[in-house]
Amino acid sequence: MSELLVEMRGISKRFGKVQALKKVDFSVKKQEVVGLLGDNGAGKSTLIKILVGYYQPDEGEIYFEGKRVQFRSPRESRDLGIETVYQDLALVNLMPLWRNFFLGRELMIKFGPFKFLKIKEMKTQSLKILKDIGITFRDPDEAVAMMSGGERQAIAIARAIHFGAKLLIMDEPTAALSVGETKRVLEHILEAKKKGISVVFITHNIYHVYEVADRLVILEKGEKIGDYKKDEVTPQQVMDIIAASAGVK
Ligand SMILES: Nc1ncnc2c1ncn2[C@@H]1O[C@H](COP(=O)(O)OP(=O)(O)OP(=O)(O)O)[C@@H](O)[C@H]1O
Repeated sequence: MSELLVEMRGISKRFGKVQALKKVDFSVKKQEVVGLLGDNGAGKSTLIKILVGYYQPDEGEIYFEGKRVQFRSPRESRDLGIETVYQDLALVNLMPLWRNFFLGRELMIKFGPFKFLKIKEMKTQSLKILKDIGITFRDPDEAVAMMSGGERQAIAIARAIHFGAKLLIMDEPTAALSVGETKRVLEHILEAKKKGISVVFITHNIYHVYEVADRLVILEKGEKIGDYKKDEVTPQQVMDIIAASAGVK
């Protein structure tokens, strides 16, 4: 449990006059679930976008599995096993479940110069893989637009697990979900952890992440103001820390 998967050291980033991050250290161990918390504008998204190569840091270094990395695009980080699930961008609404599952990684068969999609296989496999992480869909042709927010998150998580993600980053995954759906998404996160995956869970709401988190990191105005093992703090204490730092703005 103690081996580091990701280590970000002394990360700073400025956008014009806004110092979005100031010398932030952030790490994730193998098979660890880290809640990344903080108010609006705290710097959570910027930190993650730097980690995946969407932005370059002004200062600081990033290590992945002990090696220095400088990702120039999200594709490069994805190739090494860092998968981000955004609340809205995870899936293509008009496409059916199976297409979404294999999007960008379609199973193909070659006949001479031609390539064909292995549609039947993708349909069967997507249902089976989802079932393996505890979600039963009957129809692989169901359009994702018709699904609930929780089901969409589940598909995105199952896809990441299946394609060998080492780190799953979830940006406010439960913000728009009902209590029941939130609970199921949390179960899928624990399922991902059991399979050896590390998770960063970005949220405003400590109660959404507390149950599944091993560690809680709090950002405020671009600085890291807290880094706790779960058993060192209660949810109320985390809320108080965030509120207190917001109060001195
Ligand atoms: N592309 C950008 N250009 C200019 N300023 C930016 C940009 N991205 C972020 N910022 C600024 O950097 C600061 C940190 O923003 P960031 O989105 O990382 O915060 P956050 O903690 O993710 O907030 P939220 O929870 O509201 O998404 C904010 O002041 C924001 O306005």
